[in-house]
Amino acid sequence: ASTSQPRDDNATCKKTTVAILGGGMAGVAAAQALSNSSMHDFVIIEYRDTLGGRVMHTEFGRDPHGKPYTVELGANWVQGLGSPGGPENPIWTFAKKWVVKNTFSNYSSILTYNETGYTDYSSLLDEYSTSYDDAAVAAGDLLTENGQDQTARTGLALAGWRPKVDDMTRQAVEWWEWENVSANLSSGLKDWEDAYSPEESSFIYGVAGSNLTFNQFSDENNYVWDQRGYSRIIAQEASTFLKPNDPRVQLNSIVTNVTYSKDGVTIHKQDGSCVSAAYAICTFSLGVLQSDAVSYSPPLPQWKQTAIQKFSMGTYTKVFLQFNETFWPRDTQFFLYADPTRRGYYPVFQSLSAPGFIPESNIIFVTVVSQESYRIERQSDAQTQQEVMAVLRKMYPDLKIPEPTAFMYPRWSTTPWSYGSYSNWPPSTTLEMHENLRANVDRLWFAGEATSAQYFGFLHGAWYEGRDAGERIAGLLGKKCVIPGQCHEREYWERLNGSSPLADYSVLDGWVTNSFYSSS
Ligand SMILES: Cc1cc2nc3c(=O)[nH]c(=O)nc-3n(C[C@H](O)[C@H](O)[C@H](O)COP(=O)(O)OP(=O)(O)OC[C@H]3O[C@@H](n4cnc5c(N)ncnc54)[C@H](O)[C@@H]3O)c2cc1C
Repeated sequence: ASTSQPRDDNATCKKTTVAILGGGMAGVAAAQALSNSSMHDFVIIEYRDTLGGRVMHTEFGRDPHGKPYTVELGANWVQGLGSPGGPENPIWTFAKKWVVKNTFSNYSSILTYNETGYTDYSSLLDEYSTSYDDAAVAAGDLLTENGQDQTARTGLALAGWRPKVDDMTRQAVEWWEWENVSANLSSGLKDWEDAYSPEESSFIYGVAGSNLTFNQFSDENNYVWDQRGYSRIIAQEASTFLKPNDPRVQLNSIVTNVTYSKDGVTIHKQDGSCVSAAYAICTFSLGVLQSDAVSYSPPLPQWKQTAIQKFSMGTYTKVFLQFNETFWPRDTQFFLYADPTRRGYYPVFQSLSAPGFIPESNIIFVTVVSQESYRIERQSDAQTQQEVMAVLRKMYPDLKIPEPTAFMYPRWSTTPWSYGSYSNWPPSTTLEMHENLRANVDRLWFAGEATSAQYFGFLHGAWYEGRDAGERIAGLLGKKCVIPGQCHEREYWERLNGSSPLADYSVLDGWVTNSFYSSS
């Protein structure tokens, strides 16, 4: 059929039916969906030297035998597992299937500190939770009644959570709850690692995103500390349908231009080679889409560019330290620090020496996000180490804390195949805006964490989106349509409308002076 014919504008390009751009969770899920539909003519074009994308680990420190530990730079938790009889998070299914070592993150195992040392302000955690419960109900009403979205800050304030800007313990609690472990519904703490403050987050979709993952699956978050790396689930899943060194996987391949039309897509790589395909599935992160790293010919339409620039790419940074000994309480998982002047200044430490993790490791890591991430990315490791050590010495004023034996953190916002950590929905978002992020442009499709309306920011979001794109394209190529009625192009909105029509700009509405004439 003509639909399956590759565009033949460049006779030298390698031909394939489906080109998958990027070999992270979404790319592998798309390839697997194609394989399952007996569509084996695809290639995966991947920047890195391995599959996995933002599920990425590195060696760090030394174990008692001198062997380095493995720590995760990107995705680290399985978020929302599943309950008996209920739906199960596919990532949890993979974690069990491939026997990846992990431990329940107990968010109640937390001690609170300020610049004078241990100070118990843990009751504020409950105070926040009570307000959050009310806020969540209000956000649900806004969603179901098509109300105007607002900032999560407004939503929390209306529910009674109004921390003063100089109330640094409440600021620390809020950081922990919203930026890190947001959303405490009645059944317990839930995590959706926002990487953005309540001012920068959509109220409706911030709450909905949390509910969708943690009410549907379960409210548990399990931390993966497997020494083979979390990416094992992706590599092993890929091995079920790819051969070792499968020629369809092109590693170390940097896409620089995507030329698309209604007939096909040609992908140009930095090394001068090209791939010509009937369809392409672009799984680049929102950060990559927002950058100029890849050019599109013709330029992406205005509605698509608007959607890409509308959403935000957050940065979430784990700073790892290893010591000669575990000087912090061994039985506790989390340590919250309220800096006297700066919100989000090295606010949450997590111990890998805690029971069930890697007790002999003497590793602790501290997380920063957003502007603090950008700040420490711009300075030297030595400078950052000095800052973190000063904080630890304030938290434990009675101890003589030595310098760490190992220190390391990634710089996600400048990583050229990611440009940030994961996406977030800013205030005043609508579902229509997101449909435009998800929609295909001619034969160029989009899939990944950011295109998931329900699970953006999560590994399972990437997996569902990759699978969906693969299944739909298989259907368009004449294979059996796995999702009946859905094997068609995705819809988009050429124009997004606000709620203030021109006629409202009148004296009656408080708009006295005509602002619609020009000064010339
Ligand atoms: C610090 C951090 C912490 C996180 N924590 C969690 C967590 O605890 N739990 C959770 O569920 N999720 C977490 N996430 C999110 C999770 O990692 C992502 O949602 C998921 O991995 C995204 O998969 P993807 O396939 O959509 O994108 P990616 O993994 O980014 O895959 C896209 C691929 O495209 C490739 N690519 C990019 N540009 C080019 C180019 N020009 N040419 C060729 N290839 C290119 C990239 O190399 C990459 O492999 C975290 C992410 C980060 C960064």
